Amino acid sequence: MKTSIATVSLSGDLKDKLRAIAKAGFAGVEIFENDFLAFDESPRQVGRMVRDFGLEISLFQPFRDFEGMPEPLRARTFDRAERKFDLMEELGTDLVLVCSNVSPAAVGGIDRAAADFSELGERAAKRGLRVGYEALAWGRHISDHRDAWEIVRRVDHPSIGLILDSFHTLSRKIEINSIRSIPKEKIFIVQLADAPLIDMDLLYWSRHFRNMPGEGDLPVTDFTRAVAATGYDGYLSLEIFNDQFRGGNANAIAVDGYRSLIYLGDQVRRAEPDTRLPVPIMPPRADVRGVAFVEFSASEEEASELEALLISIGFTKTAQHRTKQVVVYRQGAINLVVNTEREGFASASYLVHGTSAYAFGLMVDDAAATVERARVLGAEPFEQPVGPGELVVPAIHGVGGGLIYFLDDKSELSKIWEIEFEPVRDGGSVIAAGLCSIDHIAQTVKYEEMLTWLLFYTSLLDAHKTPMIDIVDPAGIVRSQVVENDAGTLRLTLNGAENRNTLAGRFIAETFGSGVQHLAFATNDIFSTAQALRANGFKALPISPNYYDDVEARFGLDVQLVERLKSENILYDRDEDGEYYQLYSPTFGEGFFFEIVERRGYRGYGAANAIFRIAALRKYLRPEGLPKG
Ligand SMILES: O=C(O)c1ccc(O)c(O)c1
Ligand SMILES: [Mg+2]
Repeated sequence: MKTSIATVSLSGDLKDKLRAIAKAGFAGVEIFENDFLAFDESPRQVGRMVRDFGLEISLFQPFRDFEGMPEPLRARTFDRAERKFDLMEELGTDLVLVCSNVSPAAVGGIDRAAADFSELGERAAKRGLRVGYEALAWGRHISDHRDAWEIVRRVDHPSIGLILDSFHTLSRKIEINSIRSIPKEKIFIVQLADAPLIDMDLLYWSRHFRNMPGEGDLPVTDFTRAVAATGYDGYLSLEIFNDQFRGGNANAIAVDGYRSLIYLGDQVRRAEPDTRLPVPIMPPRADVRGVAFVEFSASEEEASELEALLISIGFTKTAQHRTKQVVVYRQGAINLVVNTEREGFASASYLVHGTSAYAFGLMVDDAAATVERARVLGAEPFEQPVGPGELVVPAIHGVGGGLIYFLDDKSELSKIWEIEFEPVRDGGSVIAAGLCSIDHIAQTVKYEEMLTWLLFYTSLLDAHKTPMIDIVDPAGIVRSQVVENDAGTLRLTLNGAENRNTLAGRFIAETFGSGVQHLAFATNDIFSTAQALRANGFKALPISPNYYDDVEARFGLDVQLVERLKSENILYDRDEDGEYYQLYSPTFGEGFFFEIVERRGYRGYGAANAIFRIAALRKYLRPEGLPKG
C-alpha cells in the first residue's frame, strides 16, 4: 500500500515532520506550501532532504483560487501557476493540488473552468507535470467531487486529473458510490481524513477537527472501498488539520497515522477481496473472550497492603510462581497477579509508577496471531527472557507504558497457571464475595492521548468505541469513552484527563503517566456481595446521604430498596436496557480503586453517578503538596 501524509498533519518544523513521517513507515509526503515557506532551505535542498529521509513527495499543495477568474486576474493566476511549477521542478515532484476556487471574484460555469484547466494542462504537460483538482466542501462554485470530476472529464487531458478527499465528500454526505465509475487513471491522488460528527461550519470543522481514519465518525472505510473499486492503486494520503495534532508529539501522531492507514487498508481488503490496493496481509482483529488476568507491580511492603485489600474483597491467594516473586489471587474467573520481583519489566514499572496494574492479559482465539497483527499495525512486541520451563507469553507494549499479554486455548498458554505456578494451600480464610469476572478495566489517560488509545485498541481487537461523554469531577471535566465488544467480554473505559486537579488528572501526575486507575468486578448479587465484604472487614466508599433522596425521587424507587442501597453505599442507575448497581472501594496508593458492579441488562457504566463517587473518592487523596508516605 502506498502510504503518505501531509506535513500539515504534524507539529514541528519541516525537518522534524519529515523525520517523524519517515520513522513511522510512510513512503510519501505531501508538502504543504506553508511548511516549505516557513523553512529556510532552498527548494532543491528540501527536495534532497525529503529523499534522504527515504521519502517521495506525493503531492505539493495547495494552489488556491485558480479556475473561473475574470481577466486581468486570470492572467495573474496563470503566472502564479508557472512560478509554482518552477518550484515543483526544484523540489522534485510532478503533482500539484488545485483546490476549488473560494474567491468572490470567481465566475462559475463548468465549461469556463474546463477551459482554464485545459490551458493549465497544456502548460503542465510541457514540463512533465500533473495537476489534480479537488472540490473543497466550501468551494464557491464547485463543492462536490462529482462536479470536479465533470470538469476533469470535459478537459480530457492526461495532465489534468481529480483529487478525492474523504472529508470534503463525507462532510457533505455526497453519494460515495459515484466514485466507483471514475476511471482510475483520472484519480491522481486520494486524501483521507476522518472527523467527529459535530454540527458546525464546514470550513471550521475541516480546519480544526479532522482526525485519522477510524478515530472519528465518518464512513471513511466505505469511501475507500469505493475508491478501491475503481482499481486505484496510488497513494492513500492523510491530510489531517487538527489543533491537537499540530501541538502534539509528531512521532506519536505519525505512528497513529500509519496505523490508521494500514487498518483502513485491511478493512477495505476484507470488504473488497478483489481490490488492487496492495494491502499488507495480516490476521483479523482479535476476538477477545475475556480478561485472563490483571497484573500489579508492587514493592513487598505495598504488596501486603494490596493483599489485605484483596482478601477483604473475597480473593484467595491460590498460586505462587515456581521461581519468581509472583503470586495469584483468585475469585470466580478473576485472576489478579501481584509481582514483587526486583528485576525485569514489572520492577522497572514499579520504580517509575509505584504500585500499579501495569499489565493485563486477554484471552483471544490466537495469541501469536494477535501479536503479529499488532506488529503489522506498528505496535511494539514485548519480549523478556524466560526461565527454564516457563512459557513465552505473546505480549505487546500498550500506549501508556503498560503491557498487554495474550493467552489462547490453542497452545499451552491457557495452562500457564499450572505450568508456571504451584498451588498455595492456605491462602487465608475469607468469605468469598461472589465476584465472578472482570466487568471492565478503567484506564486513565492524558486527554491528548485518547485518540491514540482508541485507535490502538479498535484496530487490534474486534471491538468498537462508544460516543464520548463528559464526566464531571468537582475539579474539572474528564472525557470518557469506552472500547467494548458486543459479547461484553471486553470492556475498556478510557478517561481522558485535561487538568491535573481532577481525580483522574491527579492519578496521572502522581503515577507519572497513563494507566489503569480502577478495576470493576462483576457480581450476580450485589447485596450478598456487600454483606460478605462487610464480614471481611471491607469498608465501602461512603456515598453522600443526599444522593439517595435524589435516587428515590428520580427513579421512583421503593423506599426499602433505597434504604438498602444507602446502608451498603451502593449507587444505582437505570436506563431502557436495565438496572446497574455499583459499589466502590476507597482509593489505594496513588488513587487506584476497585469497583463492584451488578448488571441487570444494563450496558452502560453509570456515568450519571460518576460525580458522586468522584466527590467521595477525592476525600481519600493526600492533600496536595504533602510528601508521599
Ligand atoms: O482547508 C483548506 O483550505 C484545504 C486546502 C487543501 C486541501 O487539500 C484541503 O482538503 C483543504
Ligand atoms: Mg484535501
